[in-house]
Amino acid sequence: MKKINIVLFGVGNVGSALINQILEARSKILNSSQLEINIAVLVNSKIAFYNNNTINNSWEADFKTYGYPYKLSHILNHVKKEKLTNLIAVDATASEDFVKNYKELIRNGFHIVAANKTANTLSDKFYKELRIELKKHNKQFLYETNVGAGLPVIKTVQDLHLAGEEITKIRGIFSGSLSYIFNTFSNNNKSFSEVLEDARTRGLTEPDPRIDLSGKDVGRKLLILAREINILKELSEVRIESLVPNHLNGKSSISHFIENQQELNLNFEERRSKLKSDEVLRHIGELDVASGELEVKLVTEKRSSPFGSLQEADASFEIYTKSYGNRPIVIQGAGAGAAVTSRGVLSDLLKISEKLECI
Ligand SMILES: NC(=O)c1ccc[n+]([C@@H]2O[C@H](COP(=O)([O-])OP(=O)(O)OC[C@H]3O[C@@H](n4cnc5c(N)ncnc54)[C@H](OP(=O)(O)O)[C@@H]3O)[C@@H](O)[C@H]2O)c1
Ligand SMILES: N[C@@H](CCO)C(=O)O
Repeated sequence: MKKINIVLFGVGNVGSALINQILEARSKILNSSQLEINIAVLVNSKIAFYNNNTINNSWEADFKTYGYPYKLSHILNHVKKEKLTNLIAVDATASEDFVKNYKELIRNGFHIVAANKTANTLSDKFYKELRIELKKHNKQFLYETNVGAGLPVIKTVQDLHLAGEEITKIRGIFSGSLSYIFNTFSNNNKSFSEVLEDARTRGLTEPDPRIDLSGKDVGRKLLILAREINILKELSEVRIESLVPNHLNGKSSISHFIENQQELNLNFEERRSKLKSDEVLRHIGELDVASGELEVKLVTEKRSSPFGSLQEADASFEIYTKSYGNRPIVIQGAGAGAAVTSRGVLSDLLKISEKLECI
């Protein structure tokens, strides 16, 4: 019998879906893998709830009622005091600041599973130092949901690279959020701001939708894949076409942006009006290994093309390699959404637990 103890940082769309999936799947996992999953602490940006009993369906009310302000040191002291082992920190935040805690978590015995893409997209220096720390403390860091949500993109790229396969190009619809937005927008007469609002309320966008629209989220995904195959780049080197006008950019608050998002309409409606009946707008990411170029842009595609015919929030990744020639490996499916993302996080948790000791 094995037991893992999770501290979940981030109880938003993805974090909540993860708790509910664990509640639903835990007896099956216990029977099939002899693995007990304990969620020891739930944390948002303000409060922590120390769960001393088995988590149950009243977790949301318990979190609100019994959670109280915390510092990371309180959580580290708590897990020590309770002698919890097989510790895994899940980062389901979108916080750039939070990832600065990773090294301290690792030094205090935590493996890490991250839906948050930030740790892999800060400086090359941070990226390397993090891996040195993981090696030194014999800890694992899995982040499959960083690219394509629950789709197995990172693992596929890692496996090909490890096996000596020469990857020549990765091209695709990297953003489930923008896929949903441009599928919907290209196919009806709704205003852009209505479509954006719909995507946001469905939990399909980043907490700050400008991270999607500015191309930064796709830029991050390209960088993550590039680094997996030893292309050493910084986010600032990715060529990105931003879809956010300057006056609504990251310097104003999210609520200011949302209140004024109808200001995006004119530009996008002009672009839609230029589409022929067999064309749609698509947001593309491209990584060309030979030139080392990483590029993010909005393009017009034929409806009948592989990218043009995508549905809903589907992402699609074409991985070109030497052995596969000009017929790429294609990985396609829902690329955003709390349920598919949290399932990917749960799968990473199970992978880490395979290598842990029985307690
Ligand atoms: N949604 C998707 O389809 C998808 C797919 C792949 C990856 N992801 C990634 O998953 C992550 C979470 O997305 P989401 O949609 O679940 O976001 P969300 O609904 O905004 O939830 C974020 C959670 O993180 C908490 N948080 C923020 N800063 C924190 C900090 N410093 N320490 C502890 N908790 C903190 C927030 O707390 P407060 O409520 O107190 O602010 C909130 O509970 C993001 O990094 C996103 O890129 C999402
Ligand atoms: N904004 C992200 C959600 C998952 O990270 C996407 O479009 O893929």
